Amino acid sequence: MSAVMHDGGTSVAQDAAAQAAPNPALPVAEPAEYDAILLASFGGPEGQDDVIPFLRNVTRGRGIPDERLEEVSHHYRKNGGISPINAQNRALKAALEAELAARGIELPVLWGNRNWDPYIPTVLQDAYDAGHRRLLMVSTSAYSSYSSCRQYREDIGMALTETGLDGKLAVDKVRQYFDHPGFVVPFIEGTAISLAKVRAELAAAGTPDAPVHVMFATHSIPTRDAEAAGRSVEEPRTFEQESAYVAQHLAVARVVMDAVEPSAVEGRDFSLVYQSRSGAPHVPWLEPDINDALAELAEAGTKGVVVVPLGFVSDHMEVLWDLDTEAAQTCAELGLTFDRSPTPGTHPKFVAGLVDMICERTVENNIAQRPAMTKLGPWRDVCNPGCCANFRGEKPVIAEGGSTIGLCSGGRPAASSTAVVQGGS
Ligand SMILES: CC1=C(CCC(=O)O)c2cc3nc(cc4[nH]c(cc5[nH]c(cc1n2)c(C)c5CCC(=O)O)c(CCC(=O)O)c4C)C(CCC(=O)O)=C3C
Ligand SMILES: [Fe+2]
Repeated sequence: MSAVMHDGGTSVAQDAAAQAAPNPALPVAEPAEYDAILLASFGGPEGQDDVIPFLRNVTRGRGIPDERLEEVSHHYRKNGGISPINAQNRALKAALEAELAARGIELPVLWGNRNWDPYIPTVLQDAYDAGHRRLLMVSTSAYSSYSSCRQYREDIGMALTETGLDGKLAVDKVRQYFDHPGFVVPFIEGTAISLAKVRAELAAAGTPDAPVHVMFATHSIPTRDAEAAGRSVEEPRTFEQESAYVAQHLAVARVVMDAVEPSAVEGRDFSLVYQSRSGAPHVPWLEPDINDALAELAEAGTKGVVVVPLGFVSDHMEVLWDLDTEAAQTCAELGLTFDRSPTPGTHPKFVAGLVDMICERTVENNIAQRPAMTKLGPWRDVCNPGCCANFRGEKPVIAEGGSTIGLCSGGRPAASSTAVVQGGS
């Protein structure tokens, strides 16, 4: 075990059960010396006056119809114009600070958002003014796709250009962590609890053997974006395998089911569904929509549903509205017993897992082994040029091979640089 731990800090990477065969094809970056961590997130409104400006920020140049913005504004309006996401990120920042301190790692945590205050360009300028020269970004987004990976990297690239800090301030990014045990284990725990709850309710209603289905929900994205999210390594390549976004979700769903109910069959006992579609109706997005899928299940005789928000890191508006409000309502109408399991949020294992991934990249306290619970990962530290393409034109980007903006040290084959511990510790 090469990881150096200090009192109080727990490394999820030391959990032997979490080890799966790594994918040696994906490059890892050289460990570097960092001055600070940048917790990068989506951002959300903090009052009624913020709602429209926030929505304009989110959809700038993305062709989202006005009716959709109007509809989404109500989700926020009904909550006082407040998204829960900023409070959740403040809590995550505090939890990261505590875990870093517990491990004796002296890295400040800065927080910046793509779409709301504190805005990333301001945070980068402040970081530079405070004397920082190299930051490591951790985003609140686990999977590969334009919206969940590249857009974060572009927003840093644009901010470096806009502030004139390109070449003066380097920003690297930890890998997408969809299959890191720190992200997955909280879902396993939550799914098990929700399943027991739904079964208990059905039993109390006199139908203990009624069929229960686990629905893994994630954000729908345009199918074109899904296809551009990077290829899976599996052969033969079905559509799912062509799209890393879909393949990653399916693989994690399988891992969760293997842990809570190994006999579960995809399609019958669990499925991957999509929520929060926007965009023009004629543009194809990933399907089925969760509400349509619920209706089909009810039709086929399912009596209980566990909804697992597999695509999300915290219980923000997309979870509270699309799942806890809309999907819950759909279930009520269909007579389905419903429970929604939690997101990782500030689960101690999630926080420890993020710090482990920080340690994968730092010279000090370096963690050489990179746990991954699916054979798709551990995902790459530095993206391929053009991966998760922006179809609206190229922008400066960080953490990508071949880029000149804020370029980090590049990649080398994982096999030569990771002391991967398989099954042992
Ligand atoms: C993959 C993905 C994630 C997960 C990864 C991640 O977490 O980053 C995510 C998260 C989130 N999405 C959020 C909110 C919104 N997303 C929108 C629009 C869009 N999301 C997209 C994708 C994703 N979105 C896409 C392809 C669009 C179409 C426009 C475009 O191509 O950019 C819109 C505009 C209106 C609408 O179209 O719904 C809003 C308001 C919030 C904040 C919630 C809160 O406030 O608590 C969060 C965390
Ligand atoms: Fe979104």
